[in-house]
Amino acid sequence: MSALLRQNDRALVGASPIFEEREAGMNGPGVSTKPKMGAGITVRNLSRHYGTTKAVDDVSFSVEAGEFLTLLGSSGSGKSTTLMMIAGLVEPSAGQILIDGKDVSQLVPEKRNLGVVFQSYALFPHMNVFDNVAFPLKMRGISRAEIERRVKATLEMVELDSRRGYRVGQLSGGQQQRIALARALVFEPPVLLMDEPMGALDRRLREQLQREVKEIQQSLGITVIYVTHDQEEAMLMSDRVGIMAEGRMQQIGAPREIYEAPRTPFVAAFLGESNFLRVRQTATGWEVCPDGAANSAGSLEAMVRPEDLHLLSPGQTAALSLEGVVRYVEFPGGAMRLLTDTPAGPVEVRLHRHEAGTLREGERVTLGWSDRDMVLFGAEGRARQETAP
Ligand SMILES: Nc1ncnc2c1ncn2[C@@H]1O[C@H](COP(=O)(O)OP(=O)(O)OP(=O)(O)O)[C@@H](O)[C@H]1O
Repeated sequence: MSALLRQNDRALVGASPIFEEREAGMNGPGVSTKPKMGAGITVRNLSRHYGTTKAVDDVSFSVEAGEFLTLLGSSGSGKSTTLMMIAGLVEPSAGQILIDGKDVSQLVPEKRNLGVVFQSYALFPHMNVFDNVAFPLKMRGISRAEIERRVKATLEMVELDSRRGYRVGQLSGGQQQRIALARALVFEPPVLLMDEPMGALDRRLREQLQREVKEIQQSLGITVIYVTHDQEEAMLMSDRVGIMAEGRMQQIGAPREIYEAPRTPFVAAFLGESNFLRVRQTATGWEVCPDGAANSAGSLEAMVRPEDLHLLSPGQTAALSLEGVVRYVEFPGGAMRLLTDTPAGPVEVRLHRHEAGTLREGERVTLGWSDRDMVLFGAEGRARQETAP
């Protein structure tokens, strides 16, 4: 994979025709190379098979101009292969890729107008930090003063201006990633493809860069397709998140939408924490079925998030409730975590410290929740329409 990238990286980093178009007729310092807007991308029935492995299997989605879309999934789910096909670095077995409505499936990478930061993306080892980042600008004949200004600003953003004279080999893996990010951002392409660009960064810097990247993306109006297996990163940064598993797009939507209204038990379990129970509608409301009565007549699979459960005090009611015994209480900072044993099986609960009070192992509790906070799945394992908010 990296050999392929190395072979193409000059083209991707430096020889994008966007710059020629934008710079045409312009000269000297102070020239703006900001794109007016990002480009829209449509992926239609995209597949890539390796022998019997369906790395990507009939995936379709659209990204609007200026939108930040993240492909989220566990290792091997097909995220990188999807991104590589969009970049033109992997040939699809089937399907189409359109940029601003134009089919680019047959175009070489450098004709696609895309900026790229990939996991295994090669910096130019013979160049120092400054020259790596300056490279795309030099290729476009931008003035020295303007190159100096922009490279400095971009290096400051990734906190590496002090390393401008270092060679790539003198940098840590994390620093190299940040230089790769700087090199992709410095030429402000209308579309940026990023594959785990923050994988090697420590938490503090990662959070800072997440914000910076998001700010830059918004201020430039560029389109970003981002790949990560980090849920929090995906939820924080993205306008929409596409959940991938086994080469297929499971669900795509705004972070809150996929969290609050997962279409399948898989998506519900993959994102955040979840309790699965069976429930049945009664004449007066809902009841929770005991564990083991899994397929009792008229019951449905339901999911409720641990933070949507509350402790009911005596006499207090809720649309749904369940008695339990506390198996353990943990405090990792933030919310208190409880595991309770109930007739419907173990149920996880997140409570504010004040609500948890002095609860201890072995205590009896009554858990309650609103039917609004419950996602119901039909027999075919898909969310039932009437439960959607
Ligand atoms: N060049 C290849 N040859 C054979 N199989 C491949 C190739 N590239 C990817 N695959 C397979 O396709 C599947 C999807 O891989 P892909 O790299 O797209 O997943 P991913 O979601 O990006 O995972 P990761 O987060 O680990 O990079 C995996 O099973 C992988 O082994």
